[in-house]
Formats: sequence, C-alpha cells, structure tokens
Amino acid sequence: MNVERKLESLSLQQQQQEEQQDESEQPNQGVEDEEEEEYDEEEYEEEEEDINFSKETLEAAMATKVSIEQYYTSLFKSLKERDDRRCFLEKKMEELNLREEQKSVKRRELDKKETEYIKSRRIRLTGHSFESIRIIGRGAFGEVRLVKMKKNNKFFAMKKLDKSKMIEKHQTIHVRSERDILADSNNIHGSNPWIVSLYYSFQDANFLYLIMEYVPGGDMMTQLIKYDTFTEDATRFYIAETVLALHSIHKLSYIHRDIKPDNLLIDQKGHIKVSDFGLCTGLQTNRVPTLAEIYKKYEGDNNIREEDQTPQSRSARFDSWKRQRRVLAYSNVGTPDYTAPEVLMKDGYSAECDWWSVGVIMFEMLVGYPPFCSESIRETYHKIMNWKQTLPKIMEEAKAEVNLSPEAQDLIERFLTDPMTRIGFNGVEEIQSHPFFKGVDWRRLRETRPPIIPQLSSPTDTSNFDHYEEEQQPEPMQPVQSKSRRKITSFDIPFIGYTYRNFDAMRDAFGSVNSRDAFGSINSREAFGSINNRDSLQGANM
Ligand SMILES: Nc1ncnc2c1ncn2[C@@H]1O[C@H](COP(=O)(O)OP(=O)(O)OP(=O)(O)O)[C@@H](O)[C@H]1O
Repeated sequence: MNVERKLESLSLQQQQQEEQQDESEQPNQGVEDEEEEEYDEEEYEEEEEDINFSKETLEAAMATKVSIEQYYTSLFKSLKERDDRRCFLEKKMEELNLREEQKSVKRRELDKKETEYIKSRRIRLTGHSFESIRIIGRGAFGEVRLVKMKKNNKFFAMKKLDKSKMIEKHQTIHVRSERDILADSNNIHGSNPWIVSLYYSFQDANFLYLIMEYVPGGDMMTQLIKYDTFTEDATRFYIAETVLALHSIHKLSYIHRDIKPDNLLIDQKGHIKVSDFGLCTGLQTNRVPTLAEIYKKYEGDNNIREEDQTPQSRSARFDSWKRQRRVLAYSNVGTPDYTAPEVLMKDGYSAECDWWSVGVIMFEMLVGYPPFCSESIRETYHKIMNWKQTLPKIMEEAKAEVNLSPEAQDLIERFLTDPMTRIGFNGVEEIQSHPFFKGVDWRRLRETRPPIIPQLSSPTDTSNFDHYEEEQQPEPMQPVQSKSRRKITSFDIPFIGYTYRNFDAMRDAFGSVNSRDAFGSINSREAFGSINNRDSLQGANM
C-alpha cells in the first residue's frame, strides 16, 4: 500500500472512530446501529474507490504526507552534514600532522558539539526569543528589523514575512528558495562571504522568520540616492564585487533574478553582500517566471501615451527617477528596471539574466539613473522589451551627458544584449578579462579598501538605513500550536519544513562549551576556521 493510500485509510479509520464515538454518546441507539456500522465497513471494502473524502481530510492527509517527506529529507541531510563535518575534521587533522592523542581530543570535542547541536535543535525559537530594536527595511511581504537575541545579547537582522500575503499574491513557490539558498551557502566550508548569513529560520501561525546577520552599512540604493553617481573607480570596485558575488551564487546552482541596488548590502568594512533571494530559482528548474506574471498586464500594450513619457533632459529624468525610487522599492509590484528582457518575456532564461541586471546597475552608478527608467512601470516595461530599438538612443544620450570611458561604455553594452552574446555567457572569466576591469586583483578583492567605509558608532547603529515608522504595535507572536491541538490545512503546506538552524550559530547561542575556544586550542584558525569562521573564509572563497 503506498503512503497516500495509507494516509487515506488512516484518516478514514480516524473518521469512523470519531463517528462511532459520537454515536455511542447518543441514547436509544442499539443493535440497529451496530448492524449499520458493519454494513458500512463491508461497503467500504467493496467500493473503496468511490469514497469521497472531505476537503479537510484530504488537506490534512496531504499536509501529513509533505511533513513526512520533509522530515526524512531533512533527517538524511543532517546525517550527511554530520558526516561531512567528521570527514572535514579528519582531513584537516591529517594536513596538520596531528599526533594520535591530539586527534582523539579533537574527535571527542566534535562529538560533544554534535550532541550540543542536537540538543539545541530541540529548543523552540519564536519571535519572543528576540527583542526588536528598530525597523530597517520594508518589502512587499513584510519588514526587516534589527533585533537582539535575548539569550545571548547578539544582534541580528530579522526578516518577517506575512504568510497570508504570500498566499494571496501566489508567491508561496518562492518561500523556500530564499531560505534554501541562504542555508545552502552555509556549509562545512563556512559561510559564503558574498551572501548574507542565515542563522535560523522558523515560523508561527501567521509569519515566517529569517534570522540573518545584520549588515550595518545599509544598501546600495541608499548610497546611490545619497551620492547620485559614482566615479569609474568606485563603480569598478562595486561591479567587480557584485560579479564575484553572483558567480558564487551561480556556483551553488542558483540564479538570483532580482539583482538591484536594494539587494546589494554594504558590510561593516564596506564590502558587498547580496540579500533578498525571494525570487531566486534553481538553475535546473526554470519555473514559470513570476515577474512575467506580475507584469503580464502590460504586455502587448506598446502604445505609450504622451503623458506617460519620460522627460528627455538628463536633469528632468534624474529628478523623476529620484522621486519614484523609494516608492517603487516598497511597492508590491516592485520595479522591472533591473530585470532582463528574457525573464520578463517568459522566454526561458538562465544565469545570464543576472549579468543583464549588473549592466543596468553599472549604468545607474555612472549616469545617475537606470537606462530604461520612465515615468511609469508600463513605459519601463515597454522600453526593456524593445531594448534593441530603445537602448542605442539611451546610450547616445548618456554619452552626451556623462563622460563615459570607452571601456565602461563597451562593458555596459556587452551586458545589455541578447543572452547568447551577453558577456558572461561563456563563463565569468569573460567578464573578469574585460578591459574595464584592468588592474583589478580578483583574488584579493575583499581585502582591498572599499570606496565607502561605513562609520558606525555602535553595534546597533542604524544610521545607514532610512527611518521607518512602526505601522502598529508589533503583533503578539502566534506560536505554532502543537499538532495535536491545531489542524494542519492546505494553508500550511507551502511552509512545512521551513525551520533551519545553522550549526555554528546554534552552538554559540545554546551550547555549554564555547566551541571556538575548543577548536582554537591548537592554532587552528586556518584549519578549523572553515567550520564557519568567516574571517578565514574571506580569502579562501574568492
Ligand atoms: N541582513 C540584513 N542586514 C541589514 N539590512 C537588511 C538585511 N536584510 C535586508 N535588509 C534591509 O531591508 C531591506 C529590505 O530587505 P529585502 O529586500 O530582503 O526585503 P523584501 O521584503 O524581500 O523586499 P522585496 O520586496 O524587495 O523583495 C533591504 O533593502 C535592506 O535595506
């Protein structure tokens, strides 16, 4: 009997038991009822196929099925990760030529940490485990806050997403992608320095929570609003870092699809970290592009009205862009300005779509607004879809207004072209060897001095973020009720298995032993740092 069948029959048995119980509670029902029950059972045996289950039963069965699948998938994954950690330790000990006694000590230490990790996984995190300091960002499905974990007084960024809004806007398909890529980027080799680290994810009845590292330098959109344009040197640095960041994401077999200045965060030292993987998709799957659905209503409407058209002079265009920028960033639809035409057109797309977005950001950094920006989303959409006609004129105008070097102009045009001829199609080396990047030390980029270094007064300094009003009193967190008390419905299915705990973060937060000290006891920063030591990784992952 397959699982579905079993679940169906289990639910049926349960239903029958409940009915029996109900009936036994009713007076004056004797032999006749028993006979009727027997008759029902026989009928079930014979006409099993015809039984109609209630919607609730089917939903509960489906949710249980998904839960069981998720449970085993995550169990096997964590066993594999545990194995990986052990192999990694053995390999490192070999490399360091440790004596047998030293090895035994290290093995025992790792065993202890594994036990602590297993114990710590049982601790339930809720929104109440964190104290809110301030809102630092808002998006279509929720908000991002600087928070303090009560247990250890450490600061994190907490992204809280509204489940109902995601269901309403048909975005549940993307719920897992953000959590998955963030979790996948933390492995035995440590955290990817280009990606915001995820420490925990959990949920309550109404919200999903991602607890990430707090990146205090704000986002690139805020910097662009502040500085209007960057020099070619600064642009070179940020574009080069963005290229490496995206390459590291592509190597994990993901496409970001939503690269824009709002999603490029600036860390404490001034380097880039990519965030917001809500639209990120697996390289293999190439699912229906949601952006195309979102902008579908603009399709086929190629007649842009006179009043919708963007002013032609640079300063007017500039003002118009500045006026709309933040509004667009917080709107439900978002801006298509940075999206590749093939993503908008549902043509099928691959990792090259991210290189298009890099070209748009590079143009914006040098010229002051993105190339296809317009008074209305509809006009922007139209311009991107017809980029072969619109782009040459846009580039001409930009050249007349801004002093673009031939290398910068050439690189922008190599990014903003058909996917097959787009720079990067044949590998990231193609981009790295473009003359615009002459002199860039790609291997040591994260160690070079960034153009802007955030000035921070304390770990809770949020001066690089906009001021956001609290919309209402933070809602009391709704704990997920235990399964025995709460019915699982189809509402829950997309969110099953969302919980994640980062090995090192859990150990630090709840472990009785400070494992970094234990690992550090034989000058093993390099050797053991890669079980999530960010410092040692920065060079290693380049
Ligand atoms: N880890 C972080 N550290 C500091 N700030 C962050 C962090 N994550 C997000 N932010 C801030 O919050 C803003 C919104 O975050 P994010 O883009 O992830 O939210 P979103 O709800 O997915 O938005 P969107 O609607 O654009 O998809 C970012 O532009 C950034 O300013």
